[in-house]
Amino acid sequence: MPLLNGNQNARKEEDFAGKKLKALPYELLQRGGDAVKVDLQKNRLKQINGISQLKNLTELNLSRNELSDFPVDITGLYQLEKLYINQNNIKTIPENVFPSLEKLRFLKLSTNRLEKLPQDINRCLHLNYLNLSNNCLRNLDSLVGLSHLKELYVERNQLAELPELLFLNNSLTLFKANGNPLRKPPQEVCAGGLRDIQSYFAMLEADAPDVCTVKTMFLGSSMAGKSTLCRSLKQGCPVTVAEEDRTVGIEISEVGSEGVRFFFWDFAGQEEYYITHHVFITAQAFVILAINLSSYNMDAQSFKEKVGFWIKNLQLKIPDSVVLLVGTHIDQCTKENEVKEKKKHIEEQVKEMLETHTTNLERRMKNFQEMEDSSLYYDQINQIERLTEYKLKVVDFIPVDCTEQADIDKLHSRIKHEVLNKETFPSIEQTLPRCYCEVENEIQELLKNGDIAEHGIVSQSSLLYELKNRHETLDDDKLKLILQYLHRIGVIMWYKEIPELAGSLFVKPSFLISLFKTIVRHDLVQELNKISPAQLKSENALVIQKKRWISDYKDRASLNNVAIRILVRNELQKNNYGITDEELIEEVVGSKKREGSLLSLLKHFDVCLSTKHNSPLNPKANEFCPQKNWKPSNPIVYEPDACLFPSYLSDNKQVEQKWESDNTEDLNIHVYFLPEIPHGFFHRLVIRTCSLYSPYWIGKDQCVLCCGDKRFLLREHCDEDQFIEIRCKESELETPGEIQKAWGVIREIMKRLNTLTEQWQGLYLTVHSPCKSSDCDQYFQWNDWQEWLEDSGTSKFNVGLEEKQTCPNGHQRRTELLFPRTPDAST
Ligand SMILES: Nc1nc2c(ncn2[C@@H]2O[C@H](COP(=O)(O)OP(=O)(O)OP(=O)(O)O)[C@@H](O)[C@H]2O)c(=O)[nH]1
Repeated sequence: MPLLNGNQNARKEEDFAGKKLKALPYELLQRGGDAVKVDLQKNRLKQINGISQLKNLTELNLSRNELSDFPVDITGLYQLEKLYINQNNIKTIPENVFPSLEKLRFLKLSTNRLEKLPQDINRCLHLNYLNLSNNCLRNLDSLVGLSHLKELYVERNQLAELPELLFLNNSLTLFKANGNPLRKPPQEVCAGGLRDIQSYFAMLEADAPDVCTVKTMFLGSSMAGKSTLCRSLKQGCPVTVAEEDRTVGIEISEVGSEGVRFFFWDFAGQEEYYITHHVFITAQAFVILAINLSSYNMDAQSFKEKVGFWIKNLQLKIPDSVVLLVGTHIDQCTKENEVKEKKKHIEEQVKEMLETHTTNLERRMKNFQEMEDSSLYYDQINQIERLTEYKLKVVDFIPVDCTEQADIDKLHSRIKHEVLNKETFPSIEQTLPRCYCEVENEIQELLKNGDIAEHGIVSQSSLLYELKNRHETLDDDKLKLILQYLHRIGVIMWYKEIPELAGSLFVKPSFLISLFKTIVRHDLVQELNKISPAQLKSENALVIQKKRWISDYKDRASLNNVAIRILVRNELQKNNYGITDEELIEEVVGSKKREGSLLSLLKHFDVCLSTKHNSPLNPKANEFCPQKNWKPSNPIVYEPDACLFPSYLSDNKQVEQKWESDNTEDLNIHVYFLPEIPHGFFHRLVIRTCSLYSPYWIGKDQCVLCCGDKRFLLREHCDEDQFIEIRCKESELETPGEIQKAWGVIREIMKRLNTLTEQWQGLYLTVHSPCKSSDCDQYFQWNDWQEWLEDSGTSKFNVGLEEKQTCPNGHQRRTELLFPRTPDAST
């Protein structure tokens, strides 16, 4: 589809964007000193000879071209204030370019191949915006001295250290450095933003020690031997784990070994728990994937369940993770060569899986590159290219008998060897101010001495008070920054962004996780059955209600809030915690009027949503109106009394009833996922969307939600091509205004989809609108849907002014039935 300019009328500049140019056009050069702004983006320029004739140029856009050398002709543009030269292939910039660009304020150099910056870039004294993201930079020293720099982006480079002097510069207001192997300051400090970095450097002593910390995650299916491995490595000798002592949820423990601190995270293998795993599976970790070799059959199904599923998840979530395969139970593999053959089978399958992943990405990229108007797909090509650069590393396969000391020792030294390999883990050593470690130790002391209760829930104010008493030099602000750092490395949990939880810290994360497991578990029906009459009475509930809770849970995956309160209260009062503090119990479990912290957390992590069952369509419900402030439906009006866990649903009956049937004229877009839709993604999207729109009906892989009297459908397709479909019933859209509003709702859904996607680094999306003529399998590709989501009314979309669109088979439809119109085009 051609790229159209959505609001050309407002532009006075020379617009040569997207014209497949290989050289500067004669008509542009003729303009000489008259040209002030020139837009040459999305062309095929390899050089720009003659540009210096445009002496009065103040703004030049050369992004998305094919420049591999920095065009030195630019040095003649003395009036230049804004330069976009991002998304090219530039490897180096020579010295003496920047000193002549005295007026340059804005420089976008992102997505190039720069390994080094010229020393004299700091002579560009008026520079206040600099974007260097997506390059290969290892050093930023030459930026020191840019005294007007306000915004600096250096995401996804090869930076290990940031220059301290850069942060003494008070002009900086925005700094982003995600995706670098940083050790000084560590990434978890940078994630907090500029203030955290400045404080970090202010506290850093000249002789601050390096600390080595590794999060080690034990993953694998149920009964693979994860807990056995984890506990045996921790104790240094074989430990047997009784079957009834299975991991429920996640267990965390800390192990120190010759200068390296390991945090072992043992994830339960049963499917019920996967929905909480995503919260704790984080980047920069070492993954031990346990595979029970004795129950491994050398077939596709067995590989998929025990190995493939986990590798795929990691590829999507942390595509550059480091994985060690550990085959357990070899003592039970009694056939000759059994271990050898199974090991070979798994290794071959893994190799094939990784290769197929790369080939698929490359094929998709080639498709775009070979398209006639490939420059329109620059973003797509770039994003896929970025994905191909991620390499999930499977370092080895080690068969072990977990009951043998020699095997545990062998595994231990292999892990250590791998972790200390600088190439595999470039940022394992981190430089930290002493007080960071001291505060962490002091929290452990407070727990040990009983100054913090055993469950580890402590109010922010009392923790700060205790820490300040021990650390006179640290004020509240500094302490909070350190606590946030400890939260990011997983040592404590502090969900500052959830209003109900901001005042409490969980300094014993395993306690919090054990609370999760009271609700998210494989044997929940048994647990509900065990609720005693006395427990029912304490909540003024009747035995008949208990029966309904069980049937609601089984049939509709919704768990009554009263039942949740009883289960969690029971867990808290059990011997291992023995909590009798009513105030604390209420804080965790909530009351009829107030939601407890546990539910807030489960919702925050998209595990469940508040529910209200069987509501009719409600034309008076809050309706989304574009251009107006969007107010979500007020939960109080709907009095939710239960929590719905969409991932436990097994059919779509209700949804199908409410939606009735598809109509080819429905507004309909398809969001394609490459390589595939991550496990649990659809339900999390549904949770995020339905908490905004009421009423809704949710099924296994479909969901209907209503905005006013209009129905919208979300449907997951997990066949060969995996996509999520978003539809709005055509019969409910009578006027152009209603169509516009429907796109507004779709935009809200897509925004949620897009932000959710950010949690999976290895994902790539494309959006299509299928042709509406029956029997036509063509579609309209939508390239700049992301710009539409971010749009504040000014950017240009490829779906602007044309009244009609024509599919490759010649079918025509009005544009607004296929894509949203740009705001100014519809008025
Ligand atoms: N004989 C033998 N038994 C093992 C070996 N590894 C683990 N086991 C036993 O296998 C059973 C399951 O091991 P776990 O460590 O609980 O398995 P898991 O992967 O943590 O299981 P979930 O908690 O369900 O996710 C336990 O009874 C272990 O003692 C091994 O190498 N040989």
